[in-house]
Amino acid sequence: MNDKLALPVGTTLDRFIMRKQEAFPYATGELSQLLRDIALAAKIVNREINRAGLLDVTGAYGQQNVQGEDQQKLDVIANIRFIRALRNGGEVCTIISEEEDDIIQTGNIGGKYIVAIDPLDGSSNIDVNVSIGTIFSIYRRVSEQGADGTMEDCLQKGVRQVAAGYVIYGSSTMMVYTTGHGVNGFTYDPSLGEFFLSHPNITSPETGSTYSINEGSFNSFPEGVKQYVNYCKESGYSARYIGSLVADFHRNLLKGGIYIYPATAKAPNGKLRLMYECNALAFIVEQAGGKATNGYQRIMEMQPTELHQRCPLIIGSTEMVDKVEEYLKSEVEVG
Ligand SMILES: O=P(O)(O)OC[C@H]1O[C@](O)(COP(=O)(O)O)[C@@H](O)[C@@H]1O
Ligand SMILES: [Mg+2]
Ligand SMILES: [Mg+2]
Repeated sequence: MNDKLALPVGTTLDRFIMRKQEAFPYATGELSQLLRDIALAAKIVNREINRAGLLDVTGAYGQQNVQGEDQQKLDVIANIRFIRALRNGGEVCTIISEEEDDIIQTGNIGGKYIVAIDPLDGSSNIDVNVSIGTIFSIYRRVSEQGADGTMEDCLQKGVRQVAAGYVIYGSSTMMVYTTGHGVNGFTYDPSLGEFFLSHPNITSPETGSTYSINEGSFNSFPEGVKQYVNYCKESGYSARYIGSLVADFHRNLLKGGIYIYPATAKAPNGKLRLMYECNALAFIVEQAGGKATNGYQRIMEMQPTELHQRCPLIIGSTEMVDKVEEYLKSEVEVG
């Protein structure tokens, strides 16, 4: 990364975005504005989450989303808040959301960008005060401006992302994102209503000793994954599983580690969604020096065919992901 652009810890997100934009003479500011729109919605959602217990926004909403999952009230609130911010911001023509069956046309036909979003990640942890998050991917449309975005605009490979990130609502609230020039993290100071640079140029350790997987489905894991889990145990690794992808990913990104959501009997294609969970985190981890695969193929090279398609996810420190792939490959060779 160009050191001249290295900004001190404590720089506001707004200033950081502006300074980074200056580094790209052809940048026209729309992506910068879009990142600000996402940060604004994150502040509002953060406020709703922090006081959820005081307001009647805990518990189930009473409807199911396209995945057949019971929507939590905060899933719906976060979905509304992000869609509204993206629509009002004017830069986004079309949105893919976990909580919406079909693509959402914002009416911003001049908008250059497509956003795929998981408004609230870790829904099973919403009401029990455990860290949850928001995950987003940003693509430039391929169709001409001046009309609604198309399915072709929406079903682009992860390598076509122009930016991606997540917000983690935890002991502190952070926004972590990349535009393909490294990964930076910003901590929210609610007393000032600002995100401040706190984790410049995040790089993920080559390896680690933490593994994150829901062993409850161990018996139906692919043989290679079972072997890797046993290898972790024999190696004295620590098992850590929060059950919020963003939170497990964030810890492993900073400390080294691996998160695995494999194919299981219950979820033959895995559980996580390519368009608004896997691609975004794959872009981040690769920019931080880590790796993300479905066990056989780089996540970002997968060609999406459906908005809500699922895929197995193996993501984290490179050496650990390589080890899982080795086991899976040997399983295929033996098979
Ligand atoms: O309970 P399981 O099967 O381990 O699944 C937990 C995983 O599912 C998720 O909750 C799926 O995300 P959503 O909450 O956005 O649907 C991940 O955050 C988490 O890692
Ligand atoms: Mg999710
Ligand atoms: Mg979700």
